[in-house]
Amino acid sequence: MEAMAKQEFQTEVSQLLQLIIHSLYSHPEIFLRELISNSSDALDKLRHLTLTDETFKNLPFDPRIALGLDEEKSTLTIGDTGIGMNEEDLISHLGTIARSGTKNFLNQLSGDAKKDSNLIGQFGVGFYSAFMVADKIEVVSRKAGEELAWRWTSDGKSGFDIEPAERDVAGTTIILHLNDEGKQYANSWRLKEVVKKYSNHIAFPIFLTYEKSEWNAEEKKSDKVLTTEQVNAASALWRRSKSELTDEDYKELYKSISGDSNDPLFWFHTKAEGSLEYTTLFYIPSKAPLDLYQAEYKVGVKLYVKRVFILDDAKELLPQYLRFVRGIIDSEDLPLNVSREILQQNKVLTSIRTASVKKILTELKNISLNQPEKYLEFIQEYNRPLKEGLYGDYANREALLELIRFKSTAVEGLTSLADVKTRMQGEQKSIYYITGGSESLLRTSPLLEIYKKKGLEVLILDDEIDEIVFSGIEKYGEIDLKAVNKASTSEDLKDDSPEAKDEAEALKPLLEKLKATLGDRVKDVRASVRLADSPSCIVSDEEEPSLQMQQMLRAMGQKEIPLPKPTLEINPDHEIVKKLLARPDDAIAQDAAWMLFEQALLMEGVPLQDPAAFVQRLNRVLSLSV
Ligand SMILES: Nc1ncnc2c1ncn2[C@@H]1O[C@H](COP(=O)(O)OP(=O)(O)OP(=O)(O)O)[C@@H](O)[C@H]1O
Repeated sequence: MEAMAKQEFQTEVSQLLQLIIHSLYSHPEIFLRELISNSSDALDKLRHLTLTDETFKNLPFDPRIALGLDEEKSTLTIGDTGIGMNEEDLISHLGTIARSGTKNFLNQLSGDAKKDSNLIGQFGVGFYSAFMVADKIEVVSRKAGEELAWRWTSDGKSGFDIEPAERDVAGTTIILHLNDEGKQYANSWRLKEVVKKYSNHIAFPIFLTYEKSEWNAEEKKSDKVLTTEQVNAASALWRRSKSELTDEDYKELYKSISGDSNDPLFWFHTKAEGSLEYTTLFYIPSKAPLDLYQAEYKVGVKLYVKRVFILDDAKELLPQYLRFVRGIIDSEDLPLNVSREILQQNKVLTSIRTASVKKILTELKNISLNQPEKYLEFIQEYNRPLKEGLYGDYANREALLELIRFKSTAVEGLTSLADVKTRMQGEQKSIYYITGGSESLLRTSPLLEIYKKKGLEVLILDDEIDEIVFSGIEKYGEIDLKAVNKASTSEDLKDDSPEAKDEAEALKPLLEKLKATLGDRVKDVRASVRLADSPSCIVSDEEEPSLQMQQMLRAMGQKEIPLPKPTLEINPDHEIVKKLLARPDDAIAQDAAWMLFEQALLMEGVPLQDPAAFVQRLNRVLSLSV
């Protein structure tokens, strides 16, 4: 006998195995979906090679997945005629965790079995889930184009053994020695049920071989007859017409391609026939994928050419902001051997992509109009990626602006720009918004006072990307979009009457005094038209980032950039300002000047440069009034 080579699992593998066994025990049946999907991937890979690579062209290719059941021995085998694995592949694919996704999986595990079992498919810990139902697993595999086969054996505890083996054709056979938990799958009825549930639309036929009891009428007893049946539909379901498909069909396919066990929110199925022929089926998951905000997110759209799987990790299939979309693009016009490099500038794919984005955005718009409550569920998960689209997808800006929802001073919950437009006052020139800070900070900002007083709506943009995104968006249709913390926005509110002019003249000496006191900490000191109850506020110039944005840039390491100074605005009608106007330029007036500035900074959520000096001033002023 050949000596077996005993190898240890990478530490993470052992850790993962333990976690899987303990946290996913409530859904052990998913092991079968995972193994079948691995077989299907292996068949896709081999089919691709036989079509595109000269050395594999003449290889016989009989794609199938075979399940074999031995009830007596309590073993279940899952075999495929796919690409197979050689010794090195077995060690690296089944003995280590090479993929960063799996490490993420480990970090995300919560111990809540239901939640964790939803994670498993997203992070590709698939194979190991079989240890939930087996106390020993053998994998016999032969790689396409190679002569030798190998047997990998493990009890899922410490490590695995590898030894030479035999296999007639390329492919992989996985033999599960079922444990107590797994015994329920040593039953043909149960197996068929699980295959139908998860793997019905796998593009390859899945056969089940088992001993069927058949009634022997002559001898009046039941015989065991070895039977092989196809147990899945094996159709590329997306190629059928919509009228043939039920909601259940769509949901099943979604679950099998996404690894998500929840139903999708909606799906959009399109067949294009004309200069280009293709089918797309896109799904919106009901919950945002966990890696939505990770640079290394997993692509959710698979590319097929004439029903042949090509790849599922091409980030160019849809724009990045639609990375939460799951589904399939199946083209008749692309070459089968389309390479990744070609994909990037391929005209066919560019057209499909452009049309797909339009389709998705149009369908979302329809849902927003016809099923507003359902749309809200969508927005709760995906408002932010849509905003990213505003930044990157210039061509669809108008459509995206219609889809995004906003918090507002006028209504509870979220609102659309179309609704804001209907609420505009007769003389209102622009739609206003405020950015930079938490919702509560923004809602209490002195900058909103005049808008409140005049009954004008202001949108509360409290998402950290809002300022970057919306500073680039100047209009909604014909209407200007304006940030209330920009200096020029108050032009809209200006009072041009002669009385107002006189008042401004009278304020000039005070403004100059303040400017002299604050020196180079401010760019300018002006009379404000936007304040009602507060004595002062901070505004920024049109082209300059707001104070919060400057803080963010600094936090991101942009320390050298000279930061623009803020402009201080004071409220001419406020009691403190009026008193200051009448006051000689003494020490208290100086303290007051600083405190007008510092309180405006604090209201913006900007920390003070010299808190000690602030407290001394405060105490001097306090001692006069107590
Ligand atoms: N039947 C098979 N034929 C060929 N290779 C296989 C087979 N099963 C597993 N493998 C190899 O082992 C690797 C690990 O499989 P595993 O199920 O753990 O994760 P995965 O399939 O890569 O991830 P995911 O479940 O997210 O698709 C696969 O990527 C593949 O390379």
